[in-house]
Amino acid sequence: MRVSYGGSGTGGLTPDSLSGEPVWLELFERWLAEGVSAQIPEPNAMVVATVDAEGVPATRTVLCKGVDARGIVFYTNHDSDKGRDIATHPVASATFPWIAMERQVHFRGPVTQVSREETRAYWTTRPRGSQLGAIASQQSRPIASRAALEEQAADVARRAGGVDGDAPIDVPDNWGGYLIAPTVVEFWQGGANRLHDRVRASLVDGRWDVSRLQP
Ligand SMILES: Cc1cc2nc3c(=O)[nH]c(=O)nc-3n(C[C@H](O)[C@H](O)[C@H](O)COP(=O)(O)O)c2cc1C
Ligand SMILES: Cc1ncc(COP(=O)(O)O)c(C=O)c1O
Repeated sequence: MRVSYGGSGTGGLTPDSLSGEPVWLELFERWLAEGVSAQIPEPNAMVVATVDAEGVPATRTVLCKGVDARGIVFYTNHDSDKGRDIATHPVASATFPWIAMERQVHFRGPVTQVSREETRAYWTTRPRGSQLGAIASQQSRPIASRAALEEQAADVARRAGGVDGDAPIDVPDNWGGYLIAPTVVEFWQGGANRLHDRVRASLVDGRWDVSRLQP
């Protein structure tokens, strides 16, 4: 298994590709939109790394559900492994592995919970079945069987008036959004002979420094 990137040249990624404030936002939004147009699977999927109390890292894929000047937002269960990690070490990294585009974007920075209003606004856009699923699942805890999980879910749905009911469902206290406010954002575009283009923006004393890194 060996794939060459970059065809006969490069994708033209240079430090000048980054502009505006914050300096990473415009190019990130453009690359994300290009991933959507190219119909790559789950273009908003990102691999998020957290660190536990012993300093051991863990990664998992989550969906990015917000991008703005503050950073990137995802939603999850606060009592999950990642939620517990963030409570102990409020930092994370996130990587968008856009392999089909020969691109990757990497974020790193402190993590905070978004406001309950922001979480509620997102929660109300989720299908009712997903809302019930979030309530039914004590994420990252063991369960005896698939049947036990489905029983748990059916019980939650029954108490909420059924999956097809129309009574609004409150967002659970242990579910919400996390914002990664990056201090580092790195763009990667595949190049020929493994001579890829890497451009890193780093927040230093409130200013974004942009530099090219060796591949
Ligand atoms: C494509 C994809 C998207 C996912 N999106 C989310 C998500 O947005 N939020 C979430 O809590 N879990 C999501 N998951 C499940 C997580 O990868 C993970 O299994 C779960 O959050 C538990 O992680 P933890 O035990 O490390 O906390 C997604 C999985 C995949 C494969
Ligand atoms: C457990 C879990 N929570 C949340 C999400 C986020 O996506 P959505 O809000 O669209 O369900 C996902 C997506 O796969 C998921 O698996």
